Amino acid sequence: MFVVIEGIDGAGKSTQAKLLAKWFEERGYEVVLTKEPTDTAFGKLIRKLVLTGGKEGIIDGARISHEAEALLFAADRAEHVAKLIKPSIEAGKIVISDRYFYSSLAYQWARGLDLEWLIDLNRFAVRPDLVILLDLPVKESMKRINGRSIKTEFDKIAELQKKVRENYLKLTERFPEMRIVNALASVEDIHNDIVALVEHELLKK
Ligand SMILES: Nc1ncnc2c1ncn2[C@@H]1O[C@H](COP(=O)(O)OP(=O)(O)OP(=O)(O)O)[C@@H](O)[C@H]1O
Ligand SMILES: Cc1cn([C@H]2C[C@H](O)[C@@H](COP(=O)(O)O)O2)c(=O)[nH]c1=O
Repeated sequence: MFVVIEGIDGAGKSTQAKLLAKWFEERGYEVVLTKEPTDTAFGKLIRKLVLTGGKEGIIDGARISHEAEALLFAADRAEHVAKLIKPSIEAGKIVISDRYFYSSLAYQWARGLDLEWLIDLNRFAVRPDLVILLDLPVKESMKRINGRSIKTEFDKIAELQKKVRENYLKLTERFPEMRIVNALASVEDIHNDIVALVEHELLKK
């Protein structure tokens, strides 16, 4: 089974991914808990070029293009799918990913790129059984990430996060595997909502 957790920055993805992994492990499943950008060389390059907003992201005096950004995330994902996600699913493990290609659609679309191009670019990515969209108002997201040193250039741009949230909600009309969960609830209530959705999917297996 392949479960993805999505949402804007600070929505609670990592928190819920860890709780869901523990829930599966307590029931005897072997779990692969992963994330995008990954910790591989590709993910490290993305964090260096794209996410820190630092000088490394400046090539010929300008930030790398949004197209190059999208291609970098897709390259990281191609390796992630080929080397970890697909083999783990085929081995009967539970794969839980904190972010996946839906992040590329929501964020790079918000950066002005064409949605159909982004969908085509990520067509290689195996579709999950379930995508949990943790839906959070941007005002709350900003509160949760304000304490951080700037980690990514996307973090602190409320306008961008608003567009990303709208994009995620639009994507739920196109991708039936996406399920919206209210991220303003308590950690425990969100976890219980996610477990209910997972149990429903397990019944189909
Ligand atoms: N339901 C919740 N209510 C209040 N605070 C929460 C909730 N879930 C997580 N948090 C807090 O919000 C912050 C962000 O949580 P977390 O790192 O899980 O989010 P994230 O979506 O993975 O963030 P990012 O995408 O920026 O890495 C943390 O300080 C976490 O403790
Ligand atoms: C996979 C993916 C991610 N992003 C953006 C979204 C976030 O702002 C950062 C990752 O930060 P996190 O705290 O590690 O979640 O990268 C993106 O723009 N496109 C993508 O495909």
